[in-house]
Amino acid sequence: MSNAQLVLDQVDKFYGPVDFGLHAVKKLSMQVRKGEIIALLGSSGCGKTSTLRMIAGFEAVSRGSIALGGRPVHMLPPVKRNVAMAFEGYSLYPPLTVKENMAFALKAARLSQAEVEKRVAEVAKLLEIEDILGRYPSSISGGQQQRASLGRALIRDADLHLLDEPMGQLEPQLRALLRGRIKHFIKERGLTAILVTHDQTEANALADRIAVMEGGVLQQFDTPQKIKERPANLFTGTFVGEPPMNVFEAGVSGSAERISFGLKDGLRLDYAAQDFSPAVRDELLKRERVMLGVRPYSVRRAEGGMPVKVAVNQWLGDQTHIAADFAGNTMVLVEHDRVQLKPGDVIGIRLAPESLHVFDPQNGRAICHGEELA
Ligand SMILES: Nc1ncnc2c1ncn2[C@@H]1O[C@H](COP(=O)(O)OP(=O)(O)OP(=O)(O)O)[C@@H](O)[C@H]1O
Repeated sequence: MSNAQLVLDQVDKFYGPVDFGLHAVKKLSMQVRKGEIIALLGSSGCGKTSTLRMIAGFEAVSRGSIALGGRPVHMLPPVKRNVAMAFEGYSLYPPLTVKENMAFALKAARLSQAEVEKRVAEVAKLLEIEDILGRYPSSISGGQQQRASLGRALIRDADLHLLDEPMGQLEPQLRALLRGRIKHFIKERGLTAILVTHDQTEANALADRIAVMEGGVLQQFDTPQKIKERPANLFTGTFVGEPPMNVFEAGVSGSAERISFGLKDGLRLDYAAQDFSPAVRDELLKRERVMLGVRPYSVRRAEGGMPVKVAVNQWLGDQTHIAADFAGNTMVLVEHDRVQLKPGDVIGIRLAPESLHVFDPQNGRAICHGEELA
């Protein structure tokens, strides 16, 4: 028996005939605990919205099952699922004011007038929409409609809150402010929430765990920290993290004392064998070729390091991004200070063994992260 609040078991979504139509979500299994905030993160078309709509009941599940609070819900219509939603296209009721829209579900649940007033005031303050409570949806901006719709979802008691790009139309300052407040609101009430987003910063800031999807397949379901430090595969490694992880193909060779990675242009990364655990060493030496990944903020400049030629040096106001030609590709480094370098300058870099992520070139799966096996 699972004590999870939400269980997706081998869920498939086909648009069109099962097994022949467009396979948008593939054998998706995941469990969400009560009180957790989950972000579904992935590029456009990866199946995030289809997943959310199946949980909400707006799309039929082609195969598999969904259980919420211990009861199977995938055959139930949306109104029977006790799910609160803020969806694009799931718009506010036009004949009702913003306040009436927010209060609607509370009144239906027969909450007292005093309680309704209290909750509306609280959520309106949280989302900075107190001044438009008396307005109708057609007379407010897209960003205000989005906040009103988010308010209508957050105000409700429900077994699950589903938020589809809930802040997509808001400007960055407001987004950043609301992110913190919404997280606090959800956590304080112990709500369970799933949020769909393209935005890594939003996923990292809001979510306890992130489900990374690509091509309809769940790539990794883990805490933001684990996803960053221990990406399960090349996709997650390069998709999550800004700027993206540097990746290079390498040949592996070694002995009892040394491990070497041969890169393009005759470059060689040479390490003492004891820089890696025996298990990692064994795993690496079994292979001829690997993909090496290193995060831009883990690349160190070092005198006497491997020489690379600077191609671009950009100061972004709070950090420097340096792009350098390396092994037939580009190596990006991040430094926190402003760096005086110009294109053509040669610098030395060092890739510490603990900063290396090694992946299988065939299936993309992680082999090891630094000293530890994946
Ligand atoms: N109603 C539909 N009929 C047919 N195909 C659809 C339908 N809705 C989505 N798809 C397809 O299913 C796949 C997954 O779409 P989905 O909307 O779930 O992705 P997404 O990750 O939410 O993308 P986005 O971030 O762009 O909204 C895409 O190839 C999309 O074109």
